[in-house]
Amino acid sequence: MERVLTNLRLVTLSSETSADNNGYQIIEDGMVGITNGKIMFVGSASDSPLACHNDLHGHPDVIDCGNALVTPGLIDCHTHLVFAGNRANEFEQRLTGMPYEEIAKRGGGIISTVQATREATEDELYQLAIKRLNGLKRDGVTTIEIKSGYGLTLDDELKMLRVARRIGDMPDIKVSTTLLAAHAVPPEYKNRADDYIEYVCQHIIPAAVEQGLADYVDVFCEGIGFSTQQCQRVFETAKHYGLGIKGHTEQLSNLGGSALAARMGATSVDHIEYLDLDGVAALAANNTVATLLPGAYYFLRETQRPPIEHLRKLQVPMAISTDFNPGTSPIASLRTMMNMACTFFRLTPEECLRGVTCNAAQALGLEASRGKINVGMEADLALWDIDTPAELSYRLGVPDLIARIVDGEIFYAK
Ligand SMILES: N=CN[C@@H](CCC(=O)O)C(=O)O
Ligand SMILES: [Zn+2]
Repeated sequence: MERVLTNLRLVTLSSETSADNNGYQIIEDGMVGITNGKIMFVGSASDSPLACHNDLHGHPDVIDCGNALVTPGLIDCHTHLVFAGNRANEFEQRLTGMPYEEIAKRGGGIISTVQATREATEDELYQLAIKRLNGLKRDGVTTIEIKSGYGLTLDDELKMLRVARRIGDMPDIKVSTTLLAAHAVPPEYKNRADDYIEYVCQHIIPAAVEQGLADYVDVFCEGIGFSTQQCQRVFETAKHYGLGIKGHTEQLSNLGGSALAARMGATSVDHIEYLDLDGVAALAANNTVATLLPGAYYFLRETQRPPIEHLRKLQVPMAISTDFNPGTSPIASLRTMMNMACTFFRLTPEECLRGVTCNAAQALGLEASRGKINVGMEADLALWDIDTPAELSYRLGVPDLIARIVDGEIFYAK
């Protein structure tokens, strides 16, 4: 083994959720062996073949982690990290009583960020995104998903995705990219949403595929976004090109977008405050992850909560994400989202931890390689100076992270 981490308290998340929601099953005096960026051994030191042969002390890459608590590296499975400008002015407008939908109808909202993003260069977008990313890294994030959706032309959508791919070239973060050209009707297509959807399907999706820029295709299925029929057309095209699908669905109203997406094979549906029981059943039947975005719920002062009890009852996996974006969730902290998921949605801290690790990995189709600490998986870990895993959801603003490990390489918290 190239690298051995010792003196760990391991939270592998290998077991399924326990009935009493206290199923962390911490391995004390744990050890992780890593070769070629993959986990080759995980368990207690006394079970390690290396420990019994007493080789550890002479091994050059043995790192004593000082009894740190270790979780899988956190995964932020829904972000709009790449954009220019900000919408502090709309924040002020909303505080005087103007609703989010009304601002969007008047040409603000997503479209105002589209204008700023179109004007920005790739380098500018990259620098802006890196600053936001640093906030996420401080919370132990090792994988993020990044969406386009503020370009809404072929060139500008691809520009955003190139920036996302470039971020993924950094050694300490992994990026999954999602084409969200069906985020809003751009001004050039005002009152011609169907024509815009054809442009997305005939030009933008094929170009993104040809240039290898997108892993997923997403839509905003909503009154101020696109209809279920329009979303279905986008999903069919994405699937035709071999891309995964996911949706912004049931955020502000119940159009049935989640059930549609699930039946068409979406790995996740996201927001889902207005999801009904048929929708929950569709997620369960198709093993689709329900991604909760408590930051947007909080920032828009929503009162409709996602149907958590029904999701639990039908064992729908729940993920939690920042949804980092300038309009509804300008909060670059996944641990804050865990805290909000507990306080607003009554998730348990264990559900939250699974929501930002194994279930978030599933939302990105990465459950075989990330989100748990298992032999054969990628060695992406977070080392914490905390006593219990529940503290990750409980405490805000204290720099508890010691280091992140990405593909076996260690990056100490700054
Ligand atoms: N709901 C649609 N899209 C984003 C918000 C985008 C914006 O307002 O800029 C979201 O996930 O909340
Ligand atoms: Zn979003």
